[in-house]
Amino acid sequence: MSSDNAKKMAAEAALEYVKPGSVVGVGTGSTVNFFIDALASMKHDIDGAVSSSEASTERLRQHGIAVFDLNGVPELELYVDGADEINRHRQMIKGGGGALTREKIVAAVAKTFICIADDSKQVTALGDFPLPVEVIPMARSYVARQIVKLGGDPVLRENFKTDNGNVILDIYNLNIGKPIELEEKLNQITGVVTNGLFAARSADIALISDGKTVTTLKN
Ligand SMILES: O=C[C@H](O)[C@H](O)[C@H](O)COP(=O)(O)O
Repeated sequence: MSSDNAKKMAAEAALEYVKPGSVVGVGTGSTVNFFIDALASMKHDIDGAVSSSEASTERLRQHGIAVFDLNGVPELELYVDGADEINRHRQMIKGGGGALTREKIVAAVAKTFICIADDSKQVTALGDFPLPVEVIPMARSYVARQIVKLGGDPVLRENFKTDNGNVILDIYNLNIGKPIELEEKLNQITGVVTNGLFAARSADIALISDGKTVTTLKN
């Protein structure tokens, strides 16, 4: 598939930013899977990785890359992850795979966040992709009612539990005109663990590919 080729090109371009002897923060998803496969070629040069999901941990370990607990890693130079949508400010919607909370934690620790994506993820305004919100199970109905008050249509992701044992509400039809404000507002609802807006902490660099070339977006 051509989008797979674009994902692979963006993922491989991120290798350039991996420093020998470092621990690399690794995200989750189909684009990141290409990054993990590419990172395997550097497994003897890096110390190992910190992972944002059980799925990525398994793939990293299959390649023989050591995976460390984030609590034992005081500093992280680099975090590489995909996105469901990314705008020109490199703000993103993430969590299509349900890994948003661990992703946001690793992104918070990392000095540099690189988003890798095929060009179908680039948008002028965030919000066509339903915004994932991770919720403590007993709070699901309350949180859904609060989201309706904000103008969104929350839908429970069926037969899905996050790596943290929580549920996901996917919010449709939400106005994301002010991403940073909305990210904070949603996180203030009791019972919300976090939401998939990565606006307050956007990507520092985006590597976007159309399958032929890779474009680098940064300040
Ligand atoms: O929870 C999943 C992550 O936020 C992914 O980074 C995001 O869904 C993009 O995944 P993919 O690279 O498969 O499109």
